[in-house]
Amino acid sequence: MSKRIPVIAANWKMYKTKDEALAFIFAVNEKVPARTEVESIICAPSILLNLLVKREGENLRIGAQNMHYLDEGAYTGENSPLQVKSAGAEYILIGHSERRSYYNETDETVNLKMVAAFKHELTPILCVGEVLSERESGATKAVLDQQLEKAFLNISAEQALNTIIAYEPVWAIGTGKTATPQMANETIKDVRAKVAALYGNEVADGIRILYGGSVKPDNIKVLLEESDIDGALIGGAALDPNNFLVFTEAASNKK
Ligand SMILES: O=C[C@H](O)COP(=O)(O)O
Repeated sequence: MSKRIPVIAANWKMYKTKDEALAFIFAVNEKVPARTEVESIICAPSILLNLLVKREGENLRIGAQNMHYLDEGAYTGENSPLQVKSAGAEYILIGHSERRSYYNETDETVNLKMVAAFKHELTPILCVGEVLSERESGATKAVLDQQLEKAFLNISAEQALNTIIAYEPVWAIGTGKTATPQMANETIKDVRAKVAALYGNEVADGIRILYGGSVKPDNIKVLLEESDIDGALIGGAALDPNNFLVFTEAASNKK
């Protein structure tokens, strides 16, 4: 199996002012592990992207949380992939469950955004996950398979390998309910198997798949001990720079 570089991605959601963002970045810039050991990413509100890109240290990476799939147009309040790219962001969250549930993001728009991301050389962090009723009715695998099939339409094997997938059970986001490490690992193995079915074993072995949903400093290590969990996408707990450093340090120790 190929060695996969772990990823820690903070999703700031709609938190932090300019001053708070600067204080965070100055607190972590010099302390995050080398980029060859861990990919340490902050997905920030669009209005803060340029500010952060100008101050990111060499081991920190900046991503956006959403974008339109068109290059430009009369879409008040939206940001285009061109704008995200020209702000200096390298990553783009696509299909986060909050976008799917509050802003009518569909599997189809997720796919259009995947295609747009690669067109503009942005690395997608593709979010997939099931809601509680789907987990309880045993539909998790079918739900994830469908999300993955549709997201990867018209995406080449090389592009798929350069995608980061975040498996986030919706019932675990911001609720304090974490999937057990074993449950998360088993589901991520299913996600990897679906990638293998779509693109073959080489892509499935190389693609990074993260867990997200109530990750905290006290559960990151056990999650990362699991074979198929390559890192984490973290909301609330990663707003604190000290926590962010705990997460990146834990990832740098992943075997
Ligand atoms: O993008 C991050 C996820 O929504 C997880 O958020 P959380 O760590 O606050 O549960």
